[in-house]
Amino acid sequence: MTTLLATRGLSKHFAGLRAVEGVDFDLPEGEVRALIGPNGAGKTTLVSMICGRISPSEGQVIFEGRDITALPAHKRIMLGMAYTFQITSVFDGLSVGENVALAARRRLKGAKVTPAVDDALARVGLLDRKAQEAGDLSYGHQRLLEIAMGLAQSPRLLILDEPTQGLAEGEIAEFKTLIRELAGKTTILLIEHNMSVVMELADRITVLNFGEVLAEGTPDEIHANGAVQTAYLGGDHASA
Ligand SMILES: Nc1ncnc2c1ncn2[C@@H]1O[C@H](COP(=O)(O)OP(=O)(O)OP(=O)(O)O)[C@@H](O)[C@H]1O
Repeated sequence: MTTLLATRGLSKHFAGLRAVEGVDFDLPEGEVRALIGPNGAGKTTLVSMICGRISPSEGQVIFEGRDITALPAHKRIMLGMAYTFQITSVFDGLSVGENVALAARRRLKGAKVTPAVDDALARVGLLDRKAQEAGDLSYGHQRLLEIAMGLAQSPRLLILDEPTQGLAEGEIAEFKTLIRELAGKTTILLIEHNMSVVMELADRITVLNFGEVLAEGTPDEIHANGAVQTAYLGGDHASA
């Protein structure tokens, strides 16, 4: 299978702190990959370098075989990278539809925008709320709206940073259904602490610990990995 995204020797140091250190990462096209690890392991820092939100101290980001390390974030969106981050990026005063249209216009133009908006809203189950003010949505629906904002860009790679954080059980079940529908069509990189979500959705899992890749494998392989269990049980996120 073709490699969509790769990193080589990717590192980020913050004033002596090695947040990410020498990460070699390969994500084949069409895969759902979970990125897990204890709090502070470097997950958000790694995906921030992949998206171009922060620049690496060392190393390369490669997308479809092209070195994009120096490419600004908005140009990576044009290549087909979409992402949602832990902090909500919804504009409260705009309607649900306007929020998704703004996101869609980062990549699409003209007559392509409206169908992309409706399709993305339908996928997350929010089409009937298109005209509603986004600030009036429940927290769970705002998280789904953010995913719709990513989907409306017809991404090649969708990066989701803790998408189920703060969601109710029923909303988590809806999220799982959504990702299962996308699986195989869109390559997904998912930072997630909820282990049932990870184990049920991921084709493969990459475990980060102290900024380095500790393990990589299928859910069963990771579940059986002693080093992973030690990292979690020894860390401050034993429930993860
Ligand atoms: N802008 C920054 N300046 C200084 N240190 C930072 C900065 N961003 C992150 N760090 C540090 O880098 C390390 C990795 O943080 P990061 O947020 O990437 O971890 P994480 O695995 O995403 O954690 P969590 O699961 O809690 O979200 C942490 O020690 C964090 O405090």
